[in-house]
Parts: sequence; structure tokens; C-alpha cells
Amino acid sequence: MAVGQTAQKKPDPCSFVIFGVTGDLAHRLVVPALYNLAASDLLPERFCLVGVARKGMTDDKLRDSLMKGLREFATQPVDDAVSLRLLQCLTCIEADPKDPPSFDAMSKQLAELEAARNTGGNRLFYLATPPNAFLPISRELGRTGMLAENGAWRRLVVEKPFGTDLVSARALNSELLKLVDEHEIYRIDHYLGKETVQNILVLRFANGMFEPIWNRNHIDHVQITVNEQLGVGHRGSFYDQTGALRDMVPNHLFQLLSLVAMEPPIRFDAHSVRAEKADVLSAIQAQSEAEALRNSVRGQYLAGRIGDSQIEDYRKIEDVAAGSTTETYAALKLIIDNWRWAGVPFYLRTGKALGVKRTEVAIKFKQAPFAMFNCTPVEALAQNYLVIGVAPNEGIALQFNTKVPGPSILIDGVEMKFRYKDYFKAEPSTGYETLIYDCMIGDNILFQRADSVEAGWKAVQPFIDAWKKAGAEGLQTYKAGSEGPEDANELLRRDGRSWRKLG
Ligand SMILES: NC(=O)C1=CN([C@@H]2O[C@H](COP(=O)(O)OP(=O)(O)OC[C@H]3O[C@@H](n4cnc5c(N)ncnc54)[C@H](OP(=O)(O)O)[C@@H]3O)[C@@H](O)[C@H]2O)C=CC1
Ligand SMILES: O=C1O[C@H](COP(=O)(O)O)[C@@H](O)[C@H](O)[C@H]1O
Repeated sequence: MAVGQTAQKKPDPCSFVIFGVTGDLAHRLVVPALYNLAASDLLPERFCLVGVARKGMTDDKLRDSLMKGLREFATQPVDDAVSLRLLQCLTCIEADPKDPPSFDAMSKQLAELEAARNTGGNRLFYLATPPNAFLPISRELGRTGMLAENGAWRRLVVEKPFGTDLVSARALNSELLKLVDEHEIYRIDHYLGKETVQNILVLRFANGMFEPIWNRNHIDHVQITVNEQLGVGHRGSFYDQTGALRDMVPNHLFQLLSLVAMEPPIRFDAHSVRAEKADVLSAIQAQSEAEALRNSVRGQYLAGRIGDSQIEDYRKIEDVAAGSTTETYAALKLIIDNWRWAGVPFYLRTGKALGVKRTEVAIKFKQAPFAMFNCTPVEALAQNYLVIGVAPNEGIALQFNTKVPGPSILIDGVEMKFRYKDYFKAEPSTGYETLIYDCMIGDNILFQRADSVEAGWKAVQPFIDAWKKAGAEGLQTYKAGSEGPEDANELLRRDGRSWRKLG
């Protein structure tokens, strides 16, 4: 029997206001997630769905467009009765932060809608826009009083990227905190919507057997891998300004790192969990420029084949600068300065256009200290890994040595595997349902607090600065479809270690 915090209550009546409703995220992930919540009867009884666009359109036109997105991106067959229930309450409002009177009009229109639908004035504003619009929109919401509490709740959901470096993230936090309180800001990182990522907490803190060995005495090092086969595709203008490090490390890879490395929270509540995550991120050792260069590898992909697809050179992608030095691959060695992890390196790697798609955390335990079986030197034993598979192999695997049946002691490495799909019949999901539901019930455990975001940027800032200064020098290349730049292997080899084979 499953135990835990299972009761799924219906959220309070509220308005769910999506800025950037005409965009990709709203069509591909947010509305399909709302559909899945509607199908599970987890939307409020009294609900206003509002889409905000800078150029107005009729409600019907927006409904048609979102319906089209739903048919294309839904994770389950679309039931007309459910989609109708969700989209019949949709209203399109025209508002542009560059046109302040449009926000005054919006404020009036929203209040009228809420009165008509009796939602009690609770409001969730979802900023599904490019990041440069987060602050202008929030300021207009503040100026027009739409963020004032008036006896109801207000929540601001902010998409990634949250800043582009430490300075900009601090500035964005400080400006947003002038408008709303920390507990009213929901900084989304979609990795925290993944079952396999949430399960890291359960694996560590609902099982007594791991804690005694989860430290420097037993763990040799940790590898965090987020390898994608996808290239940059049509996102050249965004990606060329961003690169693999900013796009993935301070957010997604650090979610994995902090869940694996944090101390046990004293309670399962937002304050305790997020405090421990922020603490461990702030314990990542600061690196000098020379250390940052030594402890990192960056690469850019060249043309190559992945399966049936021919991938073109990164530099030939539309909107990518001709001599771009933006990295599409990053590997880092980080040290966490605390008692649990002293001397245990965390190796991180992420890249685009790689041969194998794999997101995993591999915890490498120390080898047996002595070769009792004189037929096998310790070095020849297979390595002991606990592998948390996030995607596509969703599950947990333990790699250990075993005796090969037969008269002599012959030893071989084997794997014990738990696969989600063998045990659970999971509901199809976009990964955003839990996050959106949690915003509506006011639970921010799975959202990033300001201190974590800033600690994340602080940890990667030395690499950003050192790479910027180095320019093209030190930038490796790798063939699309390969494992990434050869120097990434050297990063571990010089420590007497190697990356786990993903094949
Ligand atoms: N797409 C994805 O898969 C993911 C996206 N994200 C994040 O979600 C956010 C939205 O992404 P995505 O939908 O792809 O982006 P889009 O480029 O599709 O933009 C979304 C919408 O924002 C509106 N918009 C654009 N500029 C402004 C502006 N200056 N002021 C107000 N509104 C503006 C536009 O609508 P209109 O012109 O109608 O007003 C546009 O359709 C981004 O922050 C992105 O980083 C995060 C994870 C995944
Ligand atoms: O936020 C982002 O994440 C995706 C990878 O997400 P995943 O769930 O497929 O692992 C990445 O492709 C994209 O560049 C980045 O902006």
C-alpha cells in the first residue's frame, strides 16, 4: 500500500492568467498540463482561465489555437468534454507592458470576470514570456494593483531562465521582491516536475539504508549527466546568447546536485527543504579563474549524424554568429566544502547533439579496499555505482560484483534494476502538472527560492567569466552524434577516474 501525503485537494477558486499565451510554452506544456489536471478533476470548481497577448484577439480565436496545441501536444487522447470544460472559461485579454493603459484596462476586466465567476479574487499570474518581459509585466501588475492582496492570494509564476548571471539574477530577485513576498514567487524549474527527480528525496529520506553510506567515507565521486541528442534547431538566437552552461547547469543540473547532496531536512515543508538545498549550493567551492579553466571543458558541435538525421554545424544555424564561441557542451568538476562531501568531486556534463540521450546521476562508491580474491586485483572489479536514471531509463540501478557460477571464483559486474514502468502504471504527464497544481494550492517545495537561484549563479560565475575572457582559446569541437569533446574524458582521467559508459 502506498503511504504519504496523498490527499489531492481541489485548489481554491482562482484566476489563472497566462502572459505569453500565444507562445510555444503555453501551447506545448502549460495548457496540456492544465488539461491533464482537468481530466483528473484537479482544477478549482470556480476557475477563470485568462490568456494575455500583446495584440488582442477574440476568445474563440485563442480557444481554437490552444485547442490545436492540445491536439498536437496532449499526453493522452483528448476528451472533448474535458477540453470544453477547461477552455469554455477562457478569456483573451490584450495587454502590453509597453502600453501602461492596457494594464489599467486589464485590471478592470479581470475584476469583472472574477465577480461574474465568483472566484473570490485569488490570482495566479504565469509569466510564460521571454525573460526580458518578466520585470516589465510584474511592474505593471504592481502599478495597477493587480498584485495587491485584498483578502485573497496572489502568486507570480516565473519561468526560466531566472537571470543570465549572478548580477542579473540578484537584480531580478530584488525588483520582484519589491512587488511580492518571497512565498508568492514560484520560480519554475521543470526538472522538479519530473517524478524521477522528486524521487531522489524519497530514495534518500524514506530509506534508512542509504544514509550511513551517503558521504565521503563511502562515496568516491558523483557524476551528473544531462546529454541530449537534440541540436539547437530553431533556437539559434536564444541559444547563442546563452550556451550550455547557463541553459542547463545553474538550474537543471543543480536541482539534481542539490537533491543528491543536501543534508536531511528536518521536515518535509518548503522552508526546511529549500533551506537545505540552498545551503549545499552555497557550499560549492569558489574557483579562481585558473581553477575554473582547469576544472572545466567546453565544446561546440560540428556536423554529424544522429540516427537518421544529419545535423549541421552549430555555427551554420540561423541566428548563430559566424565565429560564435558559445559552448554547446560543458563539463565541470565541482567540490562541495562541507563535512559530508569533503574530497568527493562532483563531475557534471551536459551537451546538445550527442550520440546518446541520457539524464542520470551516478553515485560511484569506493572500491573494496583489499583484493581478497587473489584471482582478481581490486582494480579489475567492476565499479560499484548507484545510478538514478531520470530519462529515458527511468529507474534506479545498482551495479555490483558477483560470482560467476562455476567451480572457481570468477567475478563479474552485474546490475540490479528497478524500472518505474515495471512497477507503476503512471498517468501520462507533461511534467508540468505537479508544478502547476502546487502553485494553485500554494505549496512551493518544488520551486526555487531566491537564495538557491543566487547560490547557483554564484557557483557557475567563475566559469562564465573565465570562458568569456578566454574566448575561442580552449573551446573544443566535437562531432554531432559523438560522446562530446575528448577533453571531457581527460577531466576525469587526470583524477584516475572515468565517465560511466552510457551506451
Ligand atoms: N518553450 C519551451 O519549451 C520552454 C520555455 N521556457 C521558458 O518559457 C518562456 C516562454 O517560452 P516560449 O513560449 O518558448 O517563448 P515564445 O518566444 O514563444 O514567447 C511567448 C510569448 O510571449 C509574448 N511576448 C514576447 N515578447 C514579449 C514582451 N516583450 N512582452 C510581453 N510579452 C511578450 C509573445 O506573445 P504575444 O506577442 O502574443 O504577446 C510570445 O508568443 C521563456 O522564458 C522560456 O525560457 C522554459 C522551458 C521550456
Ligand atoms: O530548459 C531546458 O531544458 C531542455 C531539456 O529538458 P529535458 O526535460 O528534455 O531534459 C533543453 O533542451 C533546453 O535547451 C533548455 O532550455
